Amino acid sequence: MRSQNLLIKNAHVVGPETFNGDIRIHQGIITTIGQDLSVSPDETVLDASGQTVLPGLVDVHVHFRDPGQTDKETISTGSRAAAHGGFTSVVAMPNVTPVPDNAADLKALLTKNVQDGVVHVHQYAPITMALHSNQLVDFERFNQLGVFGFSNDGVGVQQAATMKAAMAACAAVDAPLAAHIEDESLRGDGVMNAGPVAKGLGLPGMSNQTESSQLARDLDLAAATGVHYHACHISTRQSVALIRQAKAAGVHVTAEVTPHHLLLEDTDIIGDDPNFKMNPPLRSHADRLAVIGGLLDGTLDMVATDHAPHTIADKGGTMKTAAFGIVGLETAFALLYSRFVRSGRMTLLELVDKMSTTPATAFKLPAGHIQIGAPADLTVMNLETPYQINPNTWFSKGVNSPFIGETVYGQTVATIVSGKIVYQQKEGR
Ligand SMILES: NC(=O)N[C@@H](CC(=O)O)C(=O)O
Ligand SMILES: [Zn+2]
Ligand SMILES: [Zn+2]
Repeated sequence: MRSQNLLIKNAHVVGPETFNGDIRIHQGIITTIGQDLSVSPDETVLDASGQTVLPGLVDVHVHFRDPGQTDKETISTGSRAAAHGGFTSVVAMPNVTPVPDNAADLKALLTKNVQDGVVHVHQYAPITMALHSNQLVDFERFNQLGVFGFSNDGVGVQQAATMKAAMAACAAVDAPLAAHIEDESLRGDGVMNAGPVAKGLGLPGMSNQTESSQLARDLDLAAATGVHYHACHISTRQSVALIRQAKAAGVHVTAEVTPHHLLLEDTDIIGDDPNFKMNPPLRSHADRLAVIGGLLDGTLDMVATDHAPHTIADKGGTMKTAAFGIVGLETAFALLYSRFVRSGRMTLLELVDKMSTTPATAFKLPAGHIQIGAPADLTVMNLETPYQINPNTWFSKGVNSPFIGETVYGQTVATIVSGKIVYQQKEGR
């Protein structure tokens, strides 16, 4: 669809560029920023009085289940959920069925992301065939097809030799490698964080070293290969320390943390509720404080949701039997704005940096700024009206969230992608 000519009136903008004024958008690009701009006849006017305008949020880690498990999510529903959450760019993981480990499947997926996505849907290609094998994909070919980077998310790369070769191949084509970090020999059959809470519930645990020991290996290999290594969903204090050390040593490493690892601990798991089951698991209080500290001091660069929708059937049952993962696109900004910004732990500008500007910069996406000449990807937020998190208002097919019913601030009024309004708030949402 053709993008509209838009005039956003009375915008209060918070981001790397902070100003009050009007924003003119022509053909998907911000063309003018000024005071009291007059409306041209071909322009749609969006009055942002009383609201806050942010650069569109960027989430570098989502699962859209398309193709293969479209009863959980589709590119269409997932990208609408993204728009509803204020996101204008997302990056989808390749743990779909079939795994797009050949050029034909990958091309089809890349085409579908553009056709069905209402926001920019970028795509990770797998690192190895079928995710579980040690046979590397065709990095050069896939990179030429326009993938965002490479990741086996859902599965850790178990063999060091495979990881080292994958990193060298990524470095050769200047593509990032995003790692799901998990040593399967240490994980065993764990379903939550190892520790007193797991013991009390009688559930098998996963230790912190399941993550941190493989991370230590990866950081060493990253230093040797020079790859841009991106650490997915960091959850432990040991991992934060390792990344801090690697950054100080000049390793090209970036890292993400999820809203749930910032906000919840294993002590929040009071019964056998699979909405608290995800991988990596909710960790201890000390770990949560460490990931918050890591985000605040820049060791962890960005927030990513790891939006992982499942059917009610797959998420039902018990902690032992249910699937790992929770949805996040439609709650991430509101939760972090409410719990961190309103409580005074960080500024709104810092949150925008962690959810838009830094992920864009780290991965060279043309996003994260509201300035003349930039793509018109932005979101208009109501930061003043409290509401309850209610899955009936969501576009995602997944309702698997431990945050349902919580009262939050930060409601998306409109999301604009390439100058087109792709979400606009209506009664009841
Ligand atoms: N995070 C999860 O618990 N689940 C993810 C896989 C992953 O991110 O590792 C999924 O695909 O459901
Ligand atoms: Zn993962
Ligand atoms: Zn994931």
